[in-house]
Amino acid sequence: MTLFNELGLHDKIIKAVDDMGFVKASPIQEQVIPFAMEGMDIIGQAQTGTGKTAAFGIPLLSKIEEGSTELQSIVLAPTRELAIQVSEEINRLAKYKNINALPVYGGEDIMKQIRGLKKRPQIVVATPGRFMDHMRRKTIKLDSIHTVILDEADEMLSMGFIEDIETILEEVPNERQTLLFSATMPPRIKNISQKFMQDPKHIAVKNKTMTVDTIDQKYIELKEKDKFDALCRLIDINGPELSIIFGRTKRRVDELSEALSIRGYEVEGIHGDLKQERREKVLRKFKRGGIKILVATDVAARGLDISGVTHVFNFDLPQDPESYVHRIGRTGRAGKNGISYTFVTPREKEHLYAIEATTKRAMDKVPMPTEEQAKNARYKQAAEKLISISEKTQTEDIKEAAKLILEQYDALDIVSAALKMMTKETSNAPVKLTEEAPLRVKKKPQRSGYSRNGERSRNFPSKNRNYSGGKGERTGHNKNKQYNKKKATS
Ligand SMILES: Nc1ncnc2c1ncn2[C@@H]1O[C@H](COP(=O)(O)OP(=O)(O)OP(=O)(O)O)[C@@H](O)[C@H]1O
Ligand SMILES: [Mg+2]
Repeated sequence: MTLFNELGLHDKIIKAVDDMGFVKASPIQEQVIPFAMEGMDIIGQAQTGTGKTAAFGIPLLSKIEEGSTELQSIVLAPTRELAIQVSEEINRLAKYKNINALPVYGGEDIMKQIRGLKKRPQIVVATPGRFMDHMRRKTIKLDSIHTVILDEADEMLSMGFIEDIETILEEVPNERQTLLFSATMPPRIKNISQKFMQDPKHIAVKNKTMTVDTIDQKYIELKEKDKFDALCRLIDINGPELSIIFGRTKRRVDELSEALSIRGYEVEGIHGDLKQERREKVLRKFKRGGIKILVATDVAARGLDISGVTHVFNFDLPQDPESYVHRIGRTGRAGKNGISYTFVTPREKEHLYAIEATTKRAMDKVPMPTEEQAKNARYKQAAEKLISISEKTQTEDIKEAAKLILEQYDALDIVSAALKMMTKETSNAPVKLTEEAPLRVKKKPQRSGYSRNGERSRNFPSKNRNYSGGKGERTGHNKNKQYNKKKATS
């Protein structure tokens, strides 16, 4: 356990970190920061939501010359939203330093970006395609770059940015430090690192599982046609603060968000075909709680750090186990608890096994929720709302009006009516969801030494077994809590 003031950081950074509410360095931070400050190339791997951004952001800021007018570093990220988020986090860390990070991404007016670049930021956080654009236009100067960071490198590769990244890495000065980060590291990352990094130090935070323990991972086996009802019921029963639902395709995301709004949920969809402005607007709305449910494709949610996401629903299984890790990693971040539900159709069971084999964690099978349970949950929420209103002092005139009603009508009838009014309207309005074909099995997943018949024969730790006290006591044993944010004081 390391405190930030034990890492030899500049006072201004320690102060900024403190303002952000960080007390202790997370494991990836305490391992990466000292080596990165020595100037070494690093491949950093740690579970989702464990602070990889600050793990590269802090040493980066320690190296940037304050007040300089030269571009000294580029951070490459796979999506536009991530570029914005990472540059915001770097700017927060740079609060007391005269250093600026500028996000530069596709879909935003290039002239606006050129104006931003003229203000001479020392750090640019970019998507590869747009960075290439600026390189060609010579609106970005590369000669003073001494640090390159690749965030979510594996996603950039699978999105087909490999050539862009290679070109960028060939053009920036050779005398540089290169840092590469992700929660998952498929073997193809090796090629990039061998070609473009110098004797990189591989820092992987060792964990038994690839997913954090703070996420309660469940799955439901159901038919394709039952998925939508199951989803609505789960939302009603769980009452998530904020939740993200993942669909496999853009069409799926559109149809699902439309269907959910028909059923009375406040929801928006996000995927790569939407205009950039719209994507940013939807995310901002979701972040401030203006909508509670976000329906997304994998790409749209990579690396996103939104506090308050309590539930992730995998409406469709992801294409590969790595995507599963990143998807559910939108919850259970920075030591907080989260729940994920994954829908599996009978023909897709092999994919579930492949996911479990990768994460080294068995998901808990739960039954399909019933309409009865959903209804009761809706009534319970309505009753809670009603009671909380009744606990606030009511004015005399409203009490008088109530008295009059109770003199004439039966109290049970009146409370029932009030409850009915407060209960979320459900509708059976028809919704359109085009059936998704089940995922095809690419290769046989390894299942050696592990059987699904009975929990005990599994080799992977099921979440419940990690804690002797059972589910209810999990919070107290949560080892990730060690770097929890301190409570806001104001
Ligand atoms: N030392 C710390 N103490 C408390 N909170 C922290 C600490 N470091 C980072 N955080 C917070 O934890 C959250 C997750 O961090 P971050 O987004 O960097 O995770 P990540 O490891 O990059 O996850 P992903 O793999 O999903 O991209 C952020 O809100 C961040 O501000
Ligand atoms: Mg990240």
